[in-house]
Amino acid sequence: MVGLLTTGNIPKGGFICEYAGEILTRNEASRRINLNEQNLGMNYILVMNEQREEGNSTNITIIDPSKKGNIGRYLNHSCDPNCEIRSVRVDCPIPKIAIFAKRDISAGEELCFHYNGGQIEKQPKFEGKTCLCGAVNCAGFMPFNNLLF
Ligand SMILES: C[S@@+](CC[C@H](N)C(=O)[O-])C[C@H]1O[C@@H](n2cnc3c(N)ncnc32)[C@H](O)[C@@H]1O
Repeated sequence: MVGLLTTGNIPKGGFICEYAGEILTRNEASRRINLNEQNLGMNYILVMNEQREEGNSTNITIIDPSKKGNIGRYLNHSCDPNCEIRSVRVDCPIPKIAIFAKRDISAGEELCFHYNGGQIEKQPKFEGKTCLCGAVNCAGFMPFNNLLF
């Protein structure tokens, strides 16, 4: 399995890279994920779910870097991550998804973030997908965002 390691030290809060890719509708994301599951492929689709300040509504951004993307696609999931994702808006209501260091990171460490932003939802369908992060607090399974299933 491919992952991304840093060759230099990165300070806490440091910008690492964008999680760049195609922006998908929910229907298209579901279609691609289901197809991917059938082909036993890796899933690169990321869902950013932001709670709006006013009301109960949420803002959902779905990125697929599998065909058009950047190095951000190689960050693996960890249950004890050293990076985190945040939405960044620059003159556009559609956010960019940016990856930042959650703590000081030393050269040689693998960069990883929590694929569901720390909110693990255990669903029987995906309990079989084992998490290999190796963290002491590893949940044992990969998290996923149930919006697309
Ligand atoms: C965004 S890609 C990360 C890069 C990927 N490892 C690769 O080789 O291209 C996400 C996929 O990597 C694998 N993956 C990432 N983190 C993992 C983990 N902690 N345990 C098991 N598989 C993981 C899963 O197959 C997941 O669908």
